[in-house]
Amino acid sequence: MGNSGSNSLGIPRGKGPNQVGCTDLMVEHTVKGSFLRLYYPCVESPDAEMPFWIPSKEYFTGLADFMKINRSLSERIFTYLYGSFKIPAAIDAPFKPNGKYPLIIFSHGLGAFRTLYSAICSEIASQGFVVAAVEHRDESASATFYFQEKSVTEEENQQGTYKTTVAAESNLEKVWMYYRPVEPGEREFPLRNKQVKQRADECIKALDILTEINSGISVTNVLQSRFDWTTIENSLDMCRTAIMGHSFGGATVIESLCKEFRFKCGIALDSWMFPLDDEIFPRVKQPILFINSERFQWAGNIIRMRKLDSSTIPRKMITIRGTVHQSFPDFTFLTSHWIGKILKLKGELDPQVALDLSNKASLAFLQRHLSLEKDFSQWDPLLDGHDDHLIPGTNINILQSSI
Ligand SMILES: CCN(CC)CCN(C[C@]12C[C@](c3ccc(C(F)(F)F)cc3)(C1)C2)C(=O)Cn1c(SCc2ccc(F)cc2)nc(=O)c2c1C=CC2
Repeated sequence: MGNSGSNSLGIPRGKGPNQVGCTDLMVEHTVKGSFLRLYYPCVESPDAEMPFWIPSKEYFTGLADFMKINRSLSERIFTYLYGSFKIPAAIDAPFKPNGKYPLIIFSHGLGAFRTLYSAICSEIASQGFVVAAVEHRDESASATFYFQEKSVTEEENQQGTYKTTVAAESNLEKVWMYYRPVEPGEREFPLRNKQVKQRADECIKALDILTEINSGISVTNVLQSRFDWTTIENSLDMCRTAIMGHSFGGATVIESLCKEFRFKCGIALDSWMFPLDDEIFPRVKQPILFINSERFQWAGNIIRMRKLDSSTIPRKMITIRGTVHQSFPDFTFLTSHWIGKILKLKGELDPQVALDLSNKASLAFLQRHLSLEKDFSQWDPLLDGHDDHLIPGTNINILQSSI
């Protein structure tokens, strides 16, 4: 792929001591089921293949819808620009049993989907976590898919005679769900509020399914995958679970913390607070870390984050100088400098430096609030904004500016 000057483009590997594997899980084939990509510490597998960053072309189709650009033209452009990038993880590699790993549920942003934050997810996994990046079916993802039974009549037509299906899965057909824009004249809040509630339910459902797998209950993975899910039995520390998300996924973090006390803390990356009801803020009891970009925030959004300020519950906010909203998803690593700047996919700050700061602050916060015995506390100063590229709190002055 095209090089941006010295270093070629690509999603950086995790820096931690563990090699990272990844595998997809869909439990219950319907739209109400759970769909996630698991990033996990894996057995060293040097010759394992890495999955494509964009799993199917339908995701480019959905991205075009989201970006309001022509489907066929952009499918070709996206395929040319991004079609061959891989995720830095070994597909279906054997899980590395090593005591109990803490679990992170990750929620993607508006118009994104489960694979677009693999730099963050694989870094966290490489540091000794299991990370489940859910794919939401609330029509906020650019695209997602599920299955439904083929109608019997269709089957009869095809085979002439009615075939009793032995394996239920054999008569399933894949159905694609694309991004649903706000219709002209439609009020955005009711839609986004309904979606954030569904998103939280989907994160909790993923937690439930992983809890079942951890306790030895066997679940059927609708997707054909070689990964042996029984190998993670008793390897998740279900007392050390947290939730992370970007933008709309940040609002999903707040909603999920409010609904589910099993999430011990939350990390909201450039959170978009608009979809949340005002009345939930006093009901969130867990620690929260807000990591903001310099350019995405505005007074109204910061004011809503500040409603979560507390003298008793640990609440932290830092802003990374020279970053933009897209400094968190993987695109920031995959677009050359100038295109990235023009499309606002890159800020002034080197994407690797920006993500290192975000990940290290996240790890320090997780160590503190999941009481981990790691050395992540070395990055505690970042939580107070002690770094040349960090601002403690926010750069948005909410006193003078109008709300
Ligand atoms: C005109 C469209 N209009 C839709 C409502 C606004 C579109 N928009 C700004 C964009 C996403 C952008 C983007 C992507 C990808 C390329 C590419 F060329 F690299 F593919 C370029 C340009 C277009 C920057 C945002 O929505 C920002 N945003 C996001 S962006 C999450 C995302 C989505 C797709 C990705 F591929 C990567 C990341 N997640 C949120 O939760 C929220 C917001 C705003 C409020 C809440």
